[in-house]
Amino acid sequence: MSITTQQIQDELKRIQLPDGSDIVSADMVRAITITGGQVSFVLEVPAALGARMEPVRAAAEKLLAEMDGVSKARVILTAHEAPKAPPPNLKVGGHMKPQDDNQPIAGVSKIIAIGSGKGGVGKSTVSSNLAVALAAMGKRVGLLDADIHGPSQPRMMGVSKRPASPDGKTIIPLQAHGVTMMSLGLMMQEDEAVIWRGPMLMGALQQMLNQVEWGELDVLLIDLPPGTGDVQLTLAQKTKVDGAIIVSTPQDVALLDARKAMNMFERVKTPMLGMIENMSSYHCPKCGHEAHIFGHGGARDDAARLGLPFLGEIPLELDIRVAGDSGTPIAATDSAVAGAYQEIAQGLITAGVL
Ligand SMILES: Nc1ncnc2c1ncn2[C@@H]1O[C@H](COP(=O)(O)OP(=O)(O)OP(=O)(O)O)[C@@H](O)[C@H]1O
Repeated sequence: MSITTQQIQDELKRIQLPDGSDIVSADMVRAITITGGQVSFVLEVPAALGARMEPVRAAAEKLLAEMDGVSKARVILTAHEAPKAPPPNLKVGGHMKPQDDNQPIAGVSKIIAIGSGKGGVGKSTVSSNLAVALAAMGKRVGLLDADIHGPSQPRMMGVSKRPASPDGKTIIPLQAHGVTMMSLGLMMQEDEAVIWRGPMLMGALQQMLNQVEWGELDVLLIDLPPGTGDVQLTLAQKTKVDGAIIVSTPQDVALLDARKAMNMFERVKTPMLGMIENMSSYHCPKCGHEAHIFGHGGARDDAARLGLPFLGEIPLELDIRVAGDSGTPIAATDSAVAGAYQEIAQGLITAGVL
């Protein structure tokens, strides 16, 4: 009668280890092979034990060789390094992973996208200041800079540290002015040009949404790139966006583009929360005269025409630009101009949006 694997295992249980266990229960016996009366197996031990296990190997080989029905026994000792933790995978720009549509982000109560039809109208400035103003009012606020082609939130929020990824999978966002923030700008070298094609870009956005440990947030504000491109569509398709805010200057051309952006949000069924008019008026610091460099009231009129809430207006002020450039949004200071952002933040809370 030929010998069985079970019999060999039972016999090997007699080989004790210093900690009182045996080589079978310690899961060191691999690849038992029986060919006629010839028996072999691999004794796999932790690297730290290494050569010190040679007497154990020899004892196992002798034990097997003495079994009835065994003509020859061979035990091979191998020592394996425990696999090291994978290096942090902070590389961004992979392709999109398949995902069910309209996934909420765990722990995040509301997601609000801030967009504009036209570039340079102050959407990022509004996003950072609104985030800071809401945080100062006790809300737990996240800010995601999804302006992939020109991420400006690191500069505006005054952060430059590369986010950590202790497990190589999740990304720990940074904290600035009471806001939890993340930007693609933090994942790239400064001055690095981003010339990603659509799918890579969308993969990066998906990573920002799903791999970042946002924690418990009352609201995540997403600073979108200008226009109505892939990022906006992907965002609407892949995440449950609760609403969109459009920033525009009062100028006709900016408003035309803002309307296009609104149409796009409508098409992807993202509710419009309202419009903000930026660079609405200019007070001459010398004589106090109020000028309307880009016109005035255009966004308010547009909002009324479209039946949308008008969320507020922000003046054109040198201090706003200087504060943004210095990494401390003006809403984080006691400047009188901060009040314009606080009013908008309060309006969102009063309206029950947040
Ligand atoms: N109300 C304001 N008063 C003065 N300067 C402002 C105001 N709003 C924005 N700015 C300045 O205008 C410039 C463009 O603003 P911002 O980067 O916020 O615009 P954006 O719409 O996000 O631009 P982009 O299209 O590049 O994403 C910045 O230098 C900013 O500091």
